[in-house]
Amino acid sequence: MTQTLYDKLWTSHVISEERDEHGDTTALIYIDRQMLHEVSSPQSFEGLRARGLAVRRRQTQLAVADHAVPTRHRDQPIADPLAREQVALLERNTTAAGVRYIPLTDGRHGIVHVIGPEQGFTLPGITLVCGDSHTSTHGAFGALAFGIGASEVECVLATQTLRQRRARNLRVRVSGALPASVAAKDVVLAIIGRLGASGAVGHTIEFCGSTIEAMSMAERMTVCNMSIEAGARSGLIAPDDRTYAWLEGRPMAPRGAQWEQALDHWRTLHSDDGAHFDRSVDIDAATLAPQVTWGTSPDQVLPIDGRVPDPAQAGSEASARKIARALDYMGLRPGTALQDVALDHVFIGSCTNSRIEDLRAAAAQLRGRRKAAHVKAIVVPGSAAVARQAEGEGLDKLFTAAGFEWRAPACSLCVAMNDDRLLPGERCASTSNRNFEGRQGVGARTHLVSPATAAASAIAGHLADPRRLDPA
Ligand SMILES: CC(C)[C@H](C(=O)O)[C@@H](O)C(=O)O
Ligand code: SF4
Repeated sequence: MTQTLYDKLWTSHVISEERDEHGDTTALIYIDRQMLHEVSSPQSFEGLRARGLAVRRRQTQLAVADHAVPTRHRDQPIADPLAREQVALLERNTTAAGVRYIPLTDGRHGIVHVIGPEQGFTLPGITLVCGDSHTSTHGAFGALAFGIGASEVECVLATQTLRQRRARNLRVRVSGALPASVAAKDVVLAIIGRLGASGAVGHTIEFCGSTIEAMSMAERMTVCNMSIEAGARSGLIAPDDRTYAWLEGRPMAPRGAQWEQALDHWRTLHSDDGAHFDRSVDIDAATLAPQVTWGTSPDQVLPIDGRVPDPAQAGSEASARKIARALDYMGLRPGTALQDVALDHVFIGSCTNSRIEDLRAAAAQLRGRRKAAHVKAIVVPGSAAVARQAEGEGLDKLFTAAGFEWRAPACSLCVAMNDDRLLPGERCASTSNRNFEGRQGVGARTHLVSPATAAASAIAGHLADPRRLDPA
């Protein structure tokens, strides 16, 4: 029987399965690995203690604090008492449970979804969970990876299993060469625009096609990262030689004979010819332009040369109301050219776009230029390893010469759970993944863009097309 990649990952982890009266399949599945962070794990450890349970397989867990972590003064204790306690609690909980914890001062520290792959903790063919919706990122390696809730985190700690409903298969095939200055972020924003924010609910997306195959691992992670913004809990890309080359020699990746054995298995991880997909979407890469969101949901997105939509021209009353509400929050008038929208902030960072390739793409726009005087711009590398690499390449100097602040790794302005946040009404071009109301601070306005578009916009002082900047 032919199988999709998702089918293979699912069936190889099923312990027991049952079908309900609607024909849906629910199974108890085995979870190979779990990542933990300070926001979604306190309740789970508390639950374990209340039940008198121990962690079942400690070596399959990896913990790091990232959300509440400040991006400045990292040589000092965290000033905010709440954040300090959140981080300290994760350290206490993991130490007491005997779970690996990466401290803030460790050279391997960083955003959970950046360091998992970096350390080779993320591997093809495994099930990987975390109490965090952007766990879909790890699907870029051909892992079945998805976000779970705090009670499920507790269940995995105690039992190494989860009860899950089997998803349907959605294939998103992107084909052809990408035009210049069109990035993986633009590809995934365009896909979300096409599918809608809940278009992929109940599905696992497999991204495939020549455009995806040509992408670096960093680009593939950007794409899978945002699967959840189309409503899919997991996004997948079949592993290939690029995946294996990227993983080989990583600290937690298998070695020697085990590596060879793993490779043999990993090479079977692809959708078979003729495998059944419940839905398919095809996208021609040549038609894509740099994208920017104008609203308060990631599917409210348009090419950068577009104009703010007019509710009066919406297809339905419900859609008109939705657009009007988003425009009201965003402080935008219908018909305004997106490139006339002035900015207060630019944020380059988050688990979507904070890897070395992202920083290089932003830096390429900045070389020899300076940000607009009224714009405050920060760069937050995704991990200490990314920061070291960037500093080795002189990118930190390039960013600071362009007027950006070079910060220490954390989630930062992606979610404003640390002390980086915008003021009400302030507007930001951001390389993160969510533009929800209040995401970057109460009343703050977020436009999601690629690193190149963010850098071009910092220079221009308004949303700008990275294709327009002449090379310096
Ligand atoms: C805080 C955490 C649970 C949350 C998530 O689930 O994704 C955050 O990482 C986010 O990006 O919104
Ligand atoms: S960087 Fe943003 S999206 Fe990623 S885990 Fe942190 S808060 Fe969530």
